[in-house]
Amino acid sequence: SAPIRIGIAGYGNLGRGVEAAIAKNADMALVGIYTRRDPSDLVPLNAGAPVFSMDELAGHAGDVDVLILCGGSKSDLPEQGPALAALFNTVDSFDTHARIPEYFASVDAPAQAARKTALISAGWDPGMFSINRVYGEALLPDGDTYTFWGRGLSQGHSDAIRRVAGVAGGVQYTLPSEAAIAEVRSGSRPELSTRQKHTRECFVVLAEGASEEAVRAEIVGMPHYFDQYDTTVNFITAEELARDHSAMPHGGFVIRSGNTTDGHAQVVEYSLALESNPEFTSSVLVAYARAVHRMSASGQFGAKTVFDVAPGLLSPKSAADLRAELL
Ligand SMILES: NC(=O)C1=CN([C@@H]2O[C@H](COP(=O)(O)OP(=O)(O)OC[C@H]3O[C@@H](n4cnc5c(N)ncnc54)[C@H](OP(=O)(O)O)[C@@H]3O)[C@@H](O)[C@H]2O)C=CC1
Ligand SMILES: N[C@@H](C[C@H]1CC(C(=O)O)=NO1)C(=O)O
Repeated sequence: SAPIRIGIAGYGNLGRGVEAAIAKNADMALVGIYTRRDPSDLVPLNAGAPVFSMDELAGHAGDVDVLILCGGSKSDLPEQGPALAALFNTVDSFDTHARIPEYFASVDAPAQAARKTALISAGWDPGMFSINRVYGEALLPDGDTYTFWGRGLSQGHSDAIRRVAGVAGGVQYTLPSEAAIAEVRSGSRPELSTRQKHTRECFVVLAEGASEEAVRAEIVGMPHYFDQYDTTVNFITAEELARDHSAMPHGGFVIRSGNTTDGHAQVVEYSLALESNPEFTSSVLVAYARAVHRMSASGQFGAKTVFDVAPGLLSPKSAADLRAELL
């Protein structure tokens, strides 16, 4: 059958990762990369990849089966998500957790009106970790769930600090509390606050003439991103950023620790060890683009989350082949 025609909206770490992931999926084809910058400024992974201005995107609505939105959650997707869901089937990785319900509503209305499918908040957290938290709670109702990330580079938090006035560049690492992990693994099912589980470490290049104190204050107090964590902000040069902070490893795990009877403790765990956070996230987005293409064809319109997607829809194999491989 004809390949699924994919568009990429926004060309950063995720956009590049989606370009790579499409090449790993024989049933997918890249129609175009769409950027708000001058297309000639972009150096795609594949020299021949078609790059267009975002202004040309609306005119390409008939050429794209699924548009993967690779903008930043802090300030790109809140505007791009609803606008593009009115024209395309979309997949995005929106990860401002506290704002997911309002974002869902803002995307659902245009998607329903246009009879399009818009999958929001795919990736690993939110995304694969969300699914595994739901599995754990459904399978072990008497239990506690814990999520730990890192040590690694959070793209959402790195994008968020890069949007702060006075920041010329930067990254954010998330560090889990080893003591908290040990307590969880002991099976004692501890009560842990957000602040007790992780700390956040930022490395920032200050823009010319900006104030370190002002930048630090805006980062550490940033609602939904940093205000609930102990956060450190280190100021470095652009050269140090490029030299020491170009890799984007990450990972973590979701653990459900519960009891099926008083005598039997049960533990479920899902873990990730990622050399490239963006490339893994992009691989998730591309698999969900396959599901969205099918869901749209079967008339499942409006905003969806990963909870609404049957796992078989992610696979390039037919339902019959998957049944044959159930074991
Ligand atoms: N759910 C999950 O598990 C995950 C979610 N995410 C989400 O993905 C989002 C995007 O992450 P990421 O790709 O790392 O963000 P980037 O900062 O790399 O890119 C964000 C946007 O910024 C623009 N941009 C990129 N590079 C440049 C540049 N050099 N100069 C000017 N503009 C640039 C691009 O838009 P344009 O091309 O239009 O200029 C791009 O779409 C994050 O905000 C996060 O919320 C990430 C990882 C996991
Ligand atoms: N959305 C995160 C993916 C994981 C990593 C994370 C964190 O380090 O706070 N939270 O969720 C990202 O942008 O990398």
